[in-house]
Amino acid sequence: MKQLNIAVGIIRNARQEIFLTQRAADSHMAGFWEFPGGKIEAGETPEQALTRELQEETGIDVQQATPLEVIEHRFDDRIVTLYFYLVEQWRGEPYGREGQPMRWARQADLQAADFPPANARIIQLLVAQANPAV
Ligand SMILES: Nc1nc2c([nH]c(=O)n2[C@H]2C[C@H](O)[C@@H](COP(=O)(O)OP(=O)(O)OP(=O)(O)O)O2)c(=O)[nH]1
Ligand SMILES: [Mg+2]
Repeated sequence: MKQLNIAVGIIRNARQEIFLTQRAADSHMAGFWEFPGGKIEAGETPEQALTRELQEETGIDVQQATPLEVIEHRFDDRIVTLYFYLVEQWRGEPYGREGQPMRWARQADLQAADFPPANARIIQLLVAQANPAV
């Protein structure tokens, strides 16, 4: 079975909105919304992969990232280990640099059904920790 390690950035602004992109039609988990990120390559630390992937996919320079959770999920055809980071300091304005649709979503309004099943736990956590007053 294919084993993948993925670095994922939860980019959150001061209004407690989180930057989401939509997975391409020809990709694994096509059409689902995701936190930008991608495969950790040989010789890279998860943080290095995070910085590279967020530059490639959203155009930002990550200035600080806080590890949140590591979640392993077994799909039908692969096992994916997701390294989730909270990113609150960056340079630039994130956009769908690969042409992928994007949106900002309020943390309290995140919906697990919009994301791949591997994200269920992190979404639950983020929604539980959201400040309802924001
Ligand atoms: N980026 C990201 N990937 C996720 C999330 N949830 C989830 O199950 N995944 C899965 C889908 C994919 O199997 C894998 C991410 O792979 P990817 O296609 O983004 O990898 P990559 O950016 O390096 O792209 P590529 O070079 O293979 O085209 O992780 C998520 O929130 N964000
Ligand atoms: Mg990716």
